[in-house]
Amino acid sequence: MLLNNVLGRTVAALRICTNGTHAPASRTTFAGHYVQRQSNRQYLVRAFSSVNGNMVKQGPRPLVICGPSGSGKSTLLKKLFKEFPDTFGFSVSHTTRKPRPGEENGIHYHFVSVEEMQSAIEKGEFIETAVFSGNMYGTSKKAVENVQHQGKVCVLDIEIEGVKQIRNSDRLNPLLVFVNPPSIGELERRLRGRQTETEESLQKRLNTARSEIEYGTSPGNFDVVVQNNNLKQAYEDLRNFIVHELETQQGQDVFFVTSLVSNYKTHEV
Ligand SMILES: Nc1ncnc2c1ncn2[C@@H]1O[C@H](COP(=O)(O)OP(=O)(O)OP(=O)(O)O)[C@@H](O)[C@H]1O
Ligand SMILES: Nc1nc2c(ncn2[C@@H]2O[C@H](COP(=O)(O)O)[C@@H](O)[C@H]2O)c(=O)[nH]1
Repeated sequence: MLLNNVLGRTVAALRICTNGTHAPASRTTFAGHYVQRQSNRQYLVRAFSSVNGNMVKQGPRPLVICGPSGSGKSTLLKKLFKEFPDTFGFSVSHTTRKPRPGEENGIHYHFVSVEEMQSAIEKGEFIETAVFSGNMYGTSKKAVENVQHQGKVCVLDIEIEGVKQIRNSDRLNPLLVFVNPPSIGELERRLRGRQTETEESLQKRLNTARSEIEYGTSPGNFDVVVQNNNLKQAYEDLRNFIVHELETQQGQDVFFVTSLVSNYKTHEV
């Protein structure tokens, strides 16, 4: 049912030519479009429109995922990337913290020195930056562009101060997801269980968690709060929210990603 609806709307919205270009079937509001054929079933659309005389990209809205350290953001995102590898791309942040065992430079983070980070900030390379648990973190413009140039939905895993900076700017216009832990006690149990933090780092993260939860669960600050008590349920809630939002954007012809459809077929039919 869902598959048919989605495909039906795609066919109506786009006429895709075999040489990789296309003409919009019914919409003329975009100054230019192009379609990239990625595989037999997957087409990614990037559209550009003119707003106030400037060319701005009308791509899929990025997804920002936020929540206290240990609330389960990375765990949920891992599942999302596994299920939809062609649809979502991770914005690789910069950080001055040391890599954990298994973390790779350029994949999990760009691990840099404080001097390198400060120099990049001065050069205006970041969309947002924050200090968290004694370390610097930041989303570079390049990190987001790298994902967007692949035609994927850009996913940012960032803390609250970064979210506030993005909210206060007209950059990105992301969907905002807050991952809420069951309780501070359970958060501590999960963080300790992860065995990545020193006692000092753990205490800093727990101290910050209370205010993060207060902000994150206050009405209007996020588009959705995903309650991560049970991982399976939390992932289903996150996935449902995202799929609904992408379908809504697709309905508005902001963009379209058929790889979601492919994945639905694989996973749900
Ligand atoms: N619903 C859950 N039930 C039990 N354990 C969970 C659940 N969700 C995540 N965890 C575990 O909690 C720990 C913290 O999760 P995760 O690393 O995903 O948190 P995070 O929000 O990404 O933290 P950080 O911001 O520090 O990167 C991990 O060991 C993970 O396996
Ligand atoms: N404001 C930003 N916050 C970021 C960024 N990258 C990660 N983070 C957040 O930092 C904490 C700690 O992460 P950890 O990997 O050290 O456990 C966590 O809340 C992340 O969401 C960023 O670029 N900007």
